[in-house]
Amino acid sequence: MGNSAREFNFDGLVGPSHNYAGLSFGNVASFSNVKSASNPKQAALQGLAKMRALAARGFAQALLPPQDRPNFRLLRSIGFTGTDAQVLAKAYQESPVILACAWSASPMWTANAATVSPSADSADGRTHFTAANLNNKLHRAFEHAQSARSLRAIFKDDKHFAVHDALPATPAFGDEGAANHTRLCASHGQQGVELFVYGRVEFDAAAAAPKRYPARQTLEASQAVARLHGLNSARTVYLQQNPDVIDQGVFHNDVIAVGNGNVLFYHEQAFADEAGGLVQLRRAMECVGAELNAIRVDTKKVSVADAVASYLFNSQLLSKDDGKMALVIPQECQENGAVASYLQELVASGGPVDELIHFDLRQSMRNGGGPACLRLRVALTDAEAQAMHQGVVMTEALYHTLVAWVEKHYRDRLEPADLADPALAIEVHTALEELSRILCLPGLYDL
Ligand SMILES: NCCC[C@H](NC(=O)CCC(=O)O)C(=O)O
Repeated sequence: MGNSAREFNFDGLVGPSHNYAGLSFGNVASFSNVKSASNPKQAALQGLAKMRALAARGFAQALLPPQDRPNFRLLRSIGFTGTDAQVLAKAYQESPVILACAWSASPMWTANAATVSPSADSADGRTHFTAANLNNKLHRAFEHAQSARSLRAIFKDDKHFAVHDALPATPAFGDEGAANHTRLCASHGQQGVELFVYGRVEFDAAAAAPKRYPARQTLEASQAVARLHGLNSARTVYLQQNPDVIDQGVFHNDVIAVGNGNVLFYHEQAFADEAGGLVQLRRAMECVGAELNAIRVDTKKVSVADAVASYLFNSQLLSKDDGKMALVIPQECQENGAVASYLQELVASGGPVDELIHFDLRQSMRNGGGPACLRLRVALTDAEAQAMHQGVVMTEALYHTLVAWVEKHYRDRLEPADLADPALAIEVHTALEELSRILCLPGLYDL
């Protein structure tokens, strides 16, 4: 396999209906900001500012488009009838929460769009994607159709890429995509170890599981994705997430651990069996000629509550040209005393992480989505990077075009009652039609 590869980060462009509906039981931020007013314009601009800054630093940066909302098909399938305006009015009257599901801009968190295995890891030498079914939450369970469609539009060339449909949408196969998947390697172009972290096991009644909040990812789903991608079992590791931290608001593994290169940055309480997990990871890493560098954060330095509040681990760990790594963090990390002092210690330690890059992502954070939630990692060789659609690659020019597009089409305030406004649906359609032209993806949406 070619060794020269770069990791592209595909950030989700925040859609025009970004709002706070409290739809994610088990996600503390989503629950605590329910029904507060959102600012979709600011949310999109915050996300674009992150993409632009990282692209300007030389990191490979692209985007995934927002999805069409509201989902009228969902609303009609559950008995709301009439014109679009009547459907919205009836849904608002009878079930405002289901109406909010139909409007959710949750596809912005592209770490949940799919699981990705680079060509160096797969049996057929192609990059594999499996759209995540996200079946634990109604508002996310219908994302996968457009996610697969968008990925196929961008990664069309089947000589290089394979995009798989989501797993069967049933609790046994609960799949949340790359948020529960990390790849460890010596360098992005070489064979790596794929680490899948699951929350529960469907067909083992004796397996531990959280008691208060749902475990969204099953072992069975992770294994199915590994099979679809043709991964080698010696280089694939499955670890159980600690059920106690799920019960403290760690609804995805990327809220408590992040990996890049040979580094695994994780909280002491992240895994059900930390020591056993590290043994498995080190053994698998030997198969790819790499040595694991585990950076463990102790509870006495950063509690699980601080990790959840600050999103310290929902950071992007990015390789720099000088061999060091930068940690991309939300500004909440600077505002949390324990986390801020831990981070000073980390960059001064002489270890692999020597730089912090922070962003204001407050709009997304209020729904429980930090820097890592907002991006899907796709390691690509030069040939693969050339074979993908180029219109989604972030450039200074695209940034400015998209800022103007956001300024033109997005509202700066959305409240629950606005979701009954038929004008908003027309605004979203108009915006997305224009976006598909900007990105040169004419068949992107089924509008
Ligand atoms: N990876 C971060 C995902 C955050 C996402 N939040 C939400 O869907 C909140 C939506 C709302 O409450 O309006 C989730 O929990 O899956």
